[in-house]
Amino acid sequence: MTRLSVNINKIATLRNARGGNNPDVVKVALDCERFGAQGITVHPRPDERHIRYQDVLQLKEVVTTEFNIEGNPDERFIELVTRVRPEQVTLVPDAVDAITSNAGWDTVKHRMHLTNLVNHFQRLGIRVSIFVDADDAMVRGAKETGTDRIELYTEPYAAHYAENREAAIAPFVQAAKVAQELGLGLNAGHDLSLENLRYFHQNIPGLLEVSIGHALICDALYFGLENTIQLYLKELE
Ligand SMILES: CC(=O)[C@@H](O)[C@H](O)COP(=O)(O)O
Ligand SMILES: NCC(=O)COP(=O)(O)O
Repeated sequence: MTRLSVNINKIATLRNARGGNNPDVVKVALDCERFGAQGITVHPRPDERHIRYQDVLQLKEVVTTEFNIEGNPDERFIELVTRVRPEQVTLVPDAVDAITSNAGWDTVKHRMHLTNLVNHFQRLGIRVSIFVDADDAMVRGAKETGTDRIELYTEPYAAHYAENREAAIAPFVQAAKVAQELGLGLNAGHDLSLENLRYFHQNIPGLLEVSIGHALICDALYFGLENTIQLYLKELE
């Protein structure tokens, strides 16, 4: 079974545009769960342009499905995750000025750093996932860190889906097979959408979780949040 974790960053972006509490990210998280989402993902960034560190503390009190905190493991992020103890932390190598995540880790170059982080979070009982490109060497490098899972960075798949979906998915199938051989759990995310999700799900062996934000929240403008979550869940059947 592949779980759907809804990334609610974009709800916070909308809220922050006016400075009040509309929409209320805590209420939206609870509604996502009520509408069938099997997890809630947040990706706090140092400038707090969408999800704020305070939101993460409040969400922890109410989220009853899997809570997944993604982000660049700088000092403040490590402190936050250590305090909140979500079910899963996803380590993402974001540049400080990145508009959004745009690459996976070089797990060979950063092996020691990642290994220390994995040990730290696992000791607290937090499942660790490492964000990687669909590249055999990076998947193998991730295994060396002791991580529980990897999250495949799916933007290249999404970007090339329309022109040639077989070619677009090929490196992801290969990376998923390597992860399976190595006994690594497999998540995926970035730019997954109603257009490209079903094909990804049908072709990727052992896909445990997808985290989806941008496209899902955009679709909710047209279909409503409840219908949209149902539509995404149908793609994962
Ligand atoms: C790791 C990943 O692919 C997503 O979490 C994405 O980076 C969301 O972050 P933004 O909402 O800031 O784009
Ligand atoms: N890990 C990916 C994620 O949480 C959402 O990415 P996107 O759907 O906003 O591109």
